[in-house]
Amino acid sequence: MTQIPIMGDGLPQPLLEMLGAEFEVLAWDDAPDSPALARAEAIIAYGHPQVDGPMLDRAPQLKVISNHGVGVDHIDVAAALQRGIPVGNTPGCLDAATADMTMALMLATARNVVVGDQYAHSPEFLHYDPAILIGQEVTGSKLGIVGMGRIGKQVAKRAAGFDMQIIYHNRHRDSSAESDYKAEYRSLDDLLAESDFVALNCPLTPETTGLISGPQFAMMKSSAILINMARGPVVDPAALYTALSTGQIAAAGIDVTDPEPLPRGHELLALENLIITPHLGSASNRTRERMLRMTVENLHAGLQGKPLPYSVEQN
Ligand SMILES: O=CC(=O)O
Repeated sequence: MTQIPIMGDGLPQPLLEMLGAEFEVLAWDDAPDSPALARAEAIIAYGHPQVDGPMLDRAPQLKVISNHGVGVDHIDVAAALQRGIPVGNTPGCLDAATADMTMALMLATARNVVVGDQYAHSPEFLHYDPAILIGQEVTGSKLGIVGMGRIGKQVAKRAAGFDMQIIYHNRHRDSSAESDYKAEYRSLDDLLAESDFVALNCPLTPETTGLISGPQFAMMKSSAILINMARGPVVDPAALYTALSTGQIAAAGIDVTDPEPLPRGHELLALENLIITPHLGSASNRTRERMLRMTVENLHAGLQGKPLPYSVEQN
């Protein structure tokens, strides 16, 4: 059987099993003279590899790019479409998992889960002390959601269960969020000034790059907690360090960093009021299964020249 050459690095075993013997999986190689690029009929973008126009020019056989994940900021989508190469992603299936993780970071930062865990593991924990590690109550607090898309709405749904007052900022007002979760629209500045918790759930675009920087931290309450489940570059890392180390805000929980991962010795790694998780937003068993299935469905459709079932153009 002639195998179809596709590029994909670090593909997990379940995905390789779904692909089966039909495909020859070539190691990711974007070198100018890459034999893989010259032969590849498809790219599976797994783990956010960079895909740009010059790279696509060296891949004349390419019929489809299938991205494992919803965010496509690492792919030059316009360059792909210009060259007639459709780009697929996995929207929708990871909204609940990412919203769960937003709540997890919110609760963990507010209630000292990580510091508390370290203390409880240490020999210093000798008896129950009601005076220590008193956190902020999530229930009933005001949550500002930046980006009221599919994930933002799932966060609002969960926050409503915690009796949180929800305000949001988005490119457009969203009547369903307003009616379903009593979310009130705010300008970004007003949202930052009012919120006890700010949850970033927006995509990374030129407009959201550096959205939260020095002036924005200055508007926030000193008791505020920032949660970033979006992308690292939405928050300026130097400004985040200043805000956390000078008490401009109380704490932050971030699932994404800029750069990612942070290099050893990076100043942010030394902060006790910062919880960092390694890009786990969609990392739940059921969500991963759905993401793999959608990735493979897009791959098959693209190779057959059919419209992609989950195309970035419809997102
Ligand atoms: O970051 C993960 C995704 O974009 O799906």
